[in-house]
Amino acid sequence: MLDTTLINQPAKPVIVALDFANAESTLDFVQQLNPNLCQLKIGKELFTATGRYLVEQLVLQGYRVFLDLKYHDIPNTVASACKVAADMGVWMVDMHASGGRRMMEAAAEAVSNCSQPPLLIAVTVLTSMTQAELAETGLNLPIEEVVMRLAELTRQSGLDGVVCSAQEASLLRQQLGEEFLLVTPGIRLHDAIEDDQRRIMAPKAALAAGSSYLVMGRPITRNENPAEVLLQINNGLI
Ligand SMILES: O=C(O)c1cc(=O)[nH]c(=O)n1[C@@H]1O[C@H](COP(=O)(O)O)[C@@H](O)[C@H]1O
Repeated sequence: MLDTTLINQPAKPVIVALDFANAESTLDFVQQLNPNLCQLKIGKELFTATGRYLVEQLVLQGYRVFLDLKYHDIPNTVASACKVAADMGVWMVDMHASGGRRMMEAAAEAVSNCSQPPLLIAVTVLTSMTQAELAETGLNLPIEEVVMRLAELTRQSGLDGVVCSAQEASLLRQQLGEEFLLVTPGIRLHDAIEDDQRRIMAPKAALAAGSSYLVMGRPITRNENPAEVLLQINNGLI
């Protein structure tokens, strides 16, 4: 049953990455949360396992859902996929900015006539990548410069924001203004536990640097008390 009291609440800073293998463990975990604490993200692993069923379940529970499938394909394919995502009632959808201007413009155009268009954002440079790894792909510019170029292209193409590291947030906030969304994964409560992330930052510092939303998976899902961590972030304590 759709909980209509929650729909108009302002979004909270954290988007919890539900990187679980199946619907059962996800729904067990989500029972500890509520839509006033956070938004939720469904990514490649969980979507591959559960498809639209779980997206629709969580939307019905009143959650804003970020469908993180990082589309990267020809314009027509990405535009059509974004339209299907919009029909599922998701709040946010992403693609790779390196798919280029025509791909992003087609996506923006495809959702523009939806009754509730999702926010469209584009990934700049993955937060797991280092300068050396970027160079191995043939991009020999400083990471900040690549992120900045892709973010500017994203804005020009009519999208709502980008995914970047919080380490680039203050530069992007200065250059791209207050309205442009900066969605930042690679958030860590302790520097010592970076896992596979490389460009990391703590929640409070990331928000101070200009992040609009913090994407957090393991620091929340592996915590003994996820709701308490979210409350502390919401209250600006950590
Ligand atoms: O698009 C994303 O959400 C994303 C982009 C990026 O550059 N880095 C990144 O970590 N993510 C996602 O953010 C989440 C981070 O999870 P944790 O490292 O466990 O906090 C994962 O679900 C990633 O797929």
